Amino acid sequence: MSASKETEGAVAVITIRNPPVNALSQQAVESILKVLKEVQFDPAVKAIVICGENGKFSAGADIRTFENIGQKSDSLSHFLEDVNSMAEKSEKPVIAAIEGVALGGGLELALGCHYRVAHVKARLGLTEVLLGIFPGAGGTQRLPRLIGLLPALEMITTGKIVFAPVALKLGLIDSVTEDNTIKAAIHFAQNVIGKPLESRRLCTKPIQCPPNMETIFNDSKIKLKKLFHGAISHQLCVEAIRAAVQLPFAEGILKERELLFSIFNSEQARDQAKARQYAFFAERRVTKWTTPSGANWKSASPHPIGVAAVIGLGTMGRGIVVCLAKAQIQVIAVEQDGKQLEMGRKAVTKILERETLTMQQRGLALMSDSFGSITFTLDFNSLKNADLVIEAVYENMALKKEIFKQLSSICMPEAFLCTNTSGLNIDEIASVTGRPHLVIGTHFFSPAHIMKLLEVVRGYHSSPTTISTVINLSKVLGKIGVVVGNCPSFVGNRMMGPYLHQAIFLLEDGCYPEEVDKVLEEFGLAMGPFRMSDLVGLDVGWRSRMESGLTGPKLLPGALVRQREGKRYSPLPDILCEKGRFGQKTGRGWYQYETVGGRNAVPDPWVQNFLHDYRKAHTIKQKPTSQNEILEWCLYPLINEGFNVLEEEIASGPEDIDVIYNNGYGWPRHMGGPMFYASMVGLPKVLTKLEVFYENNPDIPSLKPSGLLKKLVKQGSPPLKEWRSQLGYQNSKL
Ligand SMILES: CCCCCCCC(=O)CC(=O)SCCNC(=O)CCNC(=O)[C@H](O)C(C)(C)COP(=O)(O)OP(=O)(O)OC[C@H]1O[C@@H](n2cnc3c(N)ncnc32)[C@H](O)[C@@H]1OP(=O)(O)O
Ligand SMILES: NC(=O)C1=CN([C@@H]2O[C@H](COP(=O)(O)OP(=O)(O)OC[C@H]3O[C@@H](n4cnc5c(N)ncnc54)[C@H](O)[C@@H]3O)[C@@H](O)[C@H]2O)C=CC1
Repeated sequence: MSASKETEGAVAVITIRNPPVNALSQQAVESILKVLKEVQFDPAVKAIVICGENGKFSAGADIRTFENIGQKSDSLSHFLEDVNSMAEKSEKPVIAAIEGVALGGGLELALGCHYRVAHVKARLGLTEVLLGIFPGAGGTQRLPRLIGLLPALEMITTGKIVFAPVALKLGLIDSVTEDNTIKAAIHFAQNVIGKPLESRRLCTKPIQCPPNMETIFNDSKIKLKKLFHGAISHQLCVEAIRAAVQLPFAEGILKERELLFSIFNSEQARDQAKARQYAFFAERRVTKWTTPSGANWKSASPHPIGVAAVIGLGTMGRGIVVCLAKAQIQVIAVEQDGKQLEMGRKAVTKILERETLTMQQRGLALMSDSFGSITFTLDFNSLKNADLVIEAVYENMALKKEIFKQLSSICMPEAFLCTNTSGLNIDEIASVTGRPHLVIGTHFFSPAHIMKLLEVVRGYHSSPTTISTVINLSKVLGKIGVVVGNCPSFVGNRMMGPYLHQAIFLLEDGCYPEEVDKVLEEFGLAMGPFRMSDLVGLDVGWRSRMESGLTGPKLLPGALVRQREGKRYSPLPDILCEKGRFGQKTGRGWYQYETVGGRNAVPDPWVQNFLHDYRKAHTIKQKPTSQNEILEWCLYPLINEGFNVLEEEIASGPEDIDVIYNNGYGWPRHMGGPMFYASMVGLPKVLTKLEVFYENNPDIPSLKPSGLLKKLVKQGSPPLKEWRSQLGYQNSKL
C-alpha cells in the first residue's frame, strides 16, 4: 500500500499501489499526500501525473475498512479531500491518468487534478451512493462545477458509471486515448507546463444553473424516493448538491461533511449503508463456490464458449439469445415450427435494435456486427456445432427429457447441456443423457437480457468443470451466477412460495391486493406480490396446480374448498383464472389494466366485490391487519424458508440467498437481502413471531419455525457471517 514517484523529464509520475484495485485506504492516502508534497517542492518537477498500478486508477475508498462506520471512516474522507485540495491548489499542473476505473474517492481524486486523461475503456463514476454513503471528499461540490448541475445530479444521486467517450462528451475528462494512457498523460502534461491554472481549479468555478433549481431538486427527490424507496443516502446527495449551488465552495465542503456525518449519526442510515456494503461483498463471496467433494472455484477450470445454442424462443429463450449475442458469442437459436421461429426471430431483432440504440445513446458505438452472429433454425442437427446448449422449452418434464435425449445423441460429446427449468429435477433430466456430468441448470430470470441473476443449479452428477464453465459464462454475460442445490423450485422460487401463499391468505382474511402491495413496495420491493403475479401471469401457477391435482379436473372429489391434505389452501387465484383473469396478458387479474398487455395496475372494484362475496360465502370474519403485520406475515415465512434452504444445504450461505433476492427478485439493496434483514430485525423476534403464527395456524406448515433458526437463537443469535459455520455439509445438495 503505497504511492511511488518516478520522473520522466520534468514530469513526476505518482503511482497508487494497493492491489487489487488501488483502493484508497488511510495508508494509501497518506502515502499519496507525502509524495505529492515532495514533488511540490522539487524544483526539477514542472508537472505531475497521478496514475494507478496495473491498469486501474482507483476504485475509491477501501470498502473493507468501512465495517465500523463512524468517526474513523468519516475522517478518511476529510483526509482524501486534503489530498484533492492540495492537488487543486498546486502551482504545477496535475494530470490524472485514468485507466480501468476511477470510482468513488478515485474519481474525487481525479476531480482535484487540473486535467484528466482517460483510456477509451476506462469507467468513471461517483458510486458511493450505492454503498449507502455519498461522495464526501469534495465530489458533490466539484462535479457540478465541472459538468453542470443536471448531469452531476444524475451521476451522484444514482451512482451511474460512464465510459470514457461519454465522460469526454460530458466534459468530465479532457482527453481520451486508445494507446498507453500514462504516456498520453505525460505528453499532455508537457504541453500544459507553464499555462495558467486558475480556470482549471474547480473550487473557483461557478456552477451553471438553470433558473428553476428548486423544482429540479424537489422533483429529483420525488423521483429518487420512487426509484430507491426509503434509501436515505440518495436524498442526502440532493442536499449536498443544493449546497454546492447555494454556498461558496469552502462552505459547501463543510456542508458535505456535515451531511456525510449525519449518516453515521442516524441508526437507520447506518443500517442501510451496512446493508449495501454487505450486498457488495456478498456478490463477490458467491463467486467463490465450493462443493462438498472439495472442488471449488480455484481448482476447476472453465471451458470457453464460442458457440452456444438456445432451444425454445419464448419469453425466456429470446432474452437468453440476446444476452449471448451481446457477449459476442455465436448463437444457434432453435424452435419447433416455422411460426414460432419467425416470432422468436422478430422478438430477438427488436430487442437487439433497442439495445443498439441504448448503447449508442450511452456513447458506445455498438454496431450490429459487434453482436455474436445468430442462426435461426428448425434443424436440431445444427446443434452439433455448439459448445453449450440452453434448453428453454415449456416447463414439462416429459418434453424436457425428450429434448435432452436428442441432445445427448446430436451434440459433441464434450458439449455442456443446460436447462432453464424454473423448478424441475435436474437429475431426472440428466438421467436420459449419456453425460449427466455435463448437465446443469441455468435458471435465468425474466427479462433474461436484463436481470442480473443466474441460479446455477448443480445436479448430483454435474462436474466441477461444468459448474465452473457456467459460472464463467455468467460473468461473460454480465450476470452474477449463484450455485444452488437441486430441489423443487431451487432457492428463489422456493422461498417465494410461502410468501405468495401468505399474501393470498391475507386477502381471505380481509386485506385487498393494493393494500398488501403498498406495504411491500413501501418496504422497498420493486413490486408487491399481486402486481408481480399479474406481470408473470396467474395462469403459470394455475397450470402447475392443475398438473399436481390441487385444482382442476385432477382434483380428488370431495376435497374441501379451502383445504388440501389437511393444509390451508386458498382457491382465490384458481377462481380468477377460471374467470379468464390471468393478469396483464388478459388486461385483468388482481388489478385491472387499461388494455390487454397494459402495465398500469389500477385497483379493480370487481376484485373488491369478489373478495367481499367470497368472505361472506365462507363466513370469514374480516380481521383488521396493520401495515406492520402485513409485512411480518409476508416476509417472515419467506425468511423462514430461507433458513430451511440453508439447513438443507441447498444454498451454501446466507449471502447466496441475499444475492439471489437482490438481483432476481427486486429486494431493496439497502435492506441487504432477506437473511441480512432477518439479522437486522433480530432472530429472536423473527422466531417468536413465527412461533405465534404457527401456533394459531397449525394448518400452514411453512410457518413452522426452521430448525436452523431455532438453533441460532439458542446459540445467542450469532452475527450473519457466522451462520455458515453452523451448516454441516453432511447432506449438502450443493
Ligand atoms: C464509511 C464511509 C466513509 C467515506 C470515506 C471515503 C469517501 C470515499 O472516498 C467514498 C468511496 O470511495 S466509496 C467506494 C466507491 N467505490 C466503489 O463503489 C467501487 C466498488 N468496486 C467495484 O465496483 C468493482 O469491484 C470494480 C469495478 C472496481 C472491479 O470489478 P471486478 O469485477 O473487476 O473485480 P471485483 O471482483 O469486483 O473486485 C476485485 C477485488 O477488489 C475488491 N474491491 C473492489 N473495490 C474495492 C474497494 N473500493 N475497496 C476495497 N476492496 C475493493 C473486491 O472485493 C475484490 O476482492 P476479493 O473479493 O477479495 O477478490
Ligand atoms: N417465463 C418466466 O418468467 C420464466 C420461465 N422459466 C422457465 O423457462 C422455460 C421456458 O419458459 P418460457 O420462455 O416462459 O416459455 P414459453 O412458453 O414462452 O416458450 C417456450 C418456447 O419453447 C418452444 N418449444 C416447445 N417445444 C419445443 C421443441 N420441441 N423444440 C423447440 N422449441 C420448442 C415453444 O414453441 C415456445 O416458443 C420453462 O422451463 C420455464 O419454467 C424460467 C424462469 C422464468
